[in-house]
Amino acid sequence: MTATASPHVSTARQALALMDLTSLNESDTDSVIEALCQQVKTPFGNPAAVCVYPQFVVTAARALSAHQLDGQVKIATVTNFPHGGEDIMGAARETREAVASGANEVDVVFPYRALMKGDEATGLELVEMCKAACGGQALLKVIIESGELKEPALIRRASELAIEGGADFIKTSTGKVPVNATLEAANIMLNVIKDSGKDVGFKAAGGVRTTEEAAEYLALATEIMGAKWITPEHFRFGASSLLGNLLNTLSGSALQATKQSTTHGGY
Ligand SMILES: O=C[C@H](O)COP(=O)(O)O
Repeated sequence: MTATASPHVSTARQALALMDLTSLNESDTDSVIEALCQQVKTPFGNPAAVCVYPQFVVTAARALSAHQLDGQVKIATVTNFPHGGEDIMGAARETREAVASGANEVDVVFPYRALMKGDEATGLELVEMCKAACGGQALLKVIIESGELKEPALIRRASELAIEGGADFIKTSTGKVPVNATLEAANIMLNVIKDSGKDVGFKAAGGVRTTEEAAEYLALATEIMGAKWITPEHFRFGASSLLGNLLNTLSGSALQATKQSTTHGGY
């Protein structure tokens, strides 16, 4: 008899490699971020990135280097976060400083309230300025805060403006508002990416906690963009508490495989 792996096992392994393991709490300290970076080394591979506040980029770089993971696990940080204000130069300055301190990826919050008031120009310029501030050294991920925009037309327009401004990824949410990643928003955003014809990625962030939820986003992205598109260069999960659930799925299956191999004489 052959052990049949649950379909969730391959999803968990895939989702792990696509994750931005996140800690964005006011209570974060150097030790919290060091502990976060310690978690990235798992028996099943490592997440794509850690995502921390700008003041902890250096801490993360040191900790990842101590685990010989520098380069393999990217350092993402956030700017204009989580408020999504309209200070274009402030956001650009924060982005430039984050890149100078070693961030490989910057997740900037789109000024979504301005867009809700009918102002498209501020968002477009803010993204353009932040893209310039990345100076070709860091990826720019634009958080549109889909749960606040609510209306499909606004979610679509924010995604279009972010891509027009030079976003490398569009990301659903900060994780700091009542409604974060949803499949409905993901569907709109992935279709905007597809329609743009540009090489832009998608990040589902906020509230993704289980292998089952991750599977739903992966199935949607596969349907819209095709399975080959889903790599860490194009797809991420921004999550603070998904890792434990993925590891439970993976270690449960590893344990079962060991038991089966013992029962069946190692075959
Ligand atoms: O960008 C990532 C989010 O802030 C994480 O949200 P979460 O804590 O709900 O997983």
